[in-house]
Amino acid sequence: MKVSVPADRNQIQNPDQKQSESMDLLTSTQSIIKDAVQKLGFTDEMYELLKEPLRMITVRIPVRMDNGSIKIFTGYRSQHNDAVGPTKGGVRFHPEVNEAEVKALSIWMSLKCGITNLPYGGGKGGIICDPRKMSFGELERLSRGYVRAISQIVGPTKDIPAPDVYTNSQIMAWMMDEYSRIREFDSPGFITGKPVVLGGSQGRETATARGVTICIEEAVKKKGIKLQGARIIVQGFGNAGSFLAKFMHDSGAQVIGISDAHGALYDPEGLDIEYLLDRRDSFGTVTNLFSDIITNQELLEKECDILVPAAISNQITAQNAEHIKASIVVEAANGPTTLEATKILDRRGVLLVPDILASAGGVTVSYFEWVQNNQGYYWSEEEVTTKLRKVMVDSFDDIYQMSQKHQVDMRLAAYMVGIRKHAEASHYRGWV
Ligand SMILES: NC(=O)C1=CN([C@@H]2O[C@H](COP(=O)(O)OP(=O)(O)OC[C@H]3O[C@@H](n4cnc5c(N)ncnc54)[C@H](O)[C@@H]3O)[C@@H](O)[C@H]2O)C=CC1
Ligand SMILES: O=C(O)CCC(=O)C(=O)O
Repeated sequence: MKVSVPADRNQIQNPDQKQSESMDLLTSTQSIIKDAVQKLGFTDEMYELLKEPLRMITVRIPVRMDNGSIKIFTGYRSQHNDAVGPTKGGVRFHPEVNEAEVKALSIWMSLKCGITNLPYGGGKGGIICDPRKMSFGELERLSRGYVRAISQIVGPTKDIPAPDVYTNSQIMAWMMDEYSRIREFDSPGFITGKPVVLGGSQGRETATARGVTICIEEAVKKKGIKLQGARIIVQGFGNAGSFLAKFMHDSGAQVIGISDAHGALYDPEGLDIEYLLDRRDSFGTVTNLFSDIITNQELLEKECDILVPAAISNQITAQNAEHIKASIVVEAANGPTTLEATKILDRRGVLLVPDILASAGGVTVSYFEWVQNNQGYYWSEEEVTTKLRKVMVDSFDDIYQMSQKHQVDMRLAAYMVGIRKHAEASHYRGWV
């Protein structure tokens, strides 16, 4: 992991817009949940239960920095609904993490687990920090401190964390080690996305991108486009975006644009993906090596067949949705398209594969990892990929059919498919 990236290289673009829209993530999620619950015929009480997480903990984590000072970090863990089973979801390290965002992300995790029929509710965590400006030692102390702070409410049968933005298998390893020390027994099933030698699953590293790839394969069939030769733009070159660019390149599609927090690269003739993969750093930054870059916003509006936002939230908004040229948008990131932009894209006939479906490959293989940890028997990558494909294809079909049957956009259809299991389980438990 590289740790000493100069601050100005990684500045977040358009921070004002993101900050104000980020507060809307929860509100817009709640409004879609309301529609979905009503369309499924559940009561208003059910909406009241599901519109907010059951639990949200804020923790303060003291960390000794390398210069000897103590810095106090703020972290969160949100558990949306545990009627179906333990909650599950990643931990994000990012300077713009906030309470509303973590809550929304935990609700989306419930929806993803509902869509893919995993025995989990949704959870999510985050720490306000910039790991790009922290040393290896500081990151380890922060990761361990977070686990100590949340240890009472997490565990293999309670709430199982995983990687998300700017966290990786090394951070999962430190967290698993800390939890195992606290509990005084080895607990690989406490967390997923671990290194394979510590009980990680084959195929987890590439799972999110694989799931997105399967959704793209299904989406092009619906639109009558050939993947071979299709022009693809991918925003974000981290875990999700970089492996996706590779899979698309390997399938014969033409990756004509990629980006990271620093900027974007665009070449209508196709980019040298192998070279870019080789040169990207551990935070998914590569455009800093080039001088002829454009902005992320410019990239999103370039001519292409398939656009994949795979970075952060609120990227396709009412401001740019009319200018998106792609006929298919597949959301690898969580929350990249606002509610208003979703409506604009739908009106324009763009097929939008929503985040809670497209990015569900990660949690699906995390589930496989947890199952393998629980049984102590490990699967080959081929087995994992075959199982993942079935889950993703079935989930895509369920949502596509729901959208056709109810004449609603794919996002609302995905919410309907995703929320149903949690509503039914909450009802059977006698909560509502
Ligand atoms: N890693 C996983 O298993 C899953 C990730 N996701 C979602 O996918 C998205 C990307 O996550 P990862 O690839 O894991 O993160 P990552 O930390 O590996 O990579 C993040 C990428 O986004 C870029 N980025 C950061 N800020 C940006 C900005 N302001 N503008 C443009 N690009 C920016 C970074 O430079 C980097 O290329 C997130 O929304 C995450 O929640 C969703 C499901 C699972
Ligand atoms: O792998 C997991 O458990 C969760 C991944 C995640 O955080 C997400 O899908 O947003």
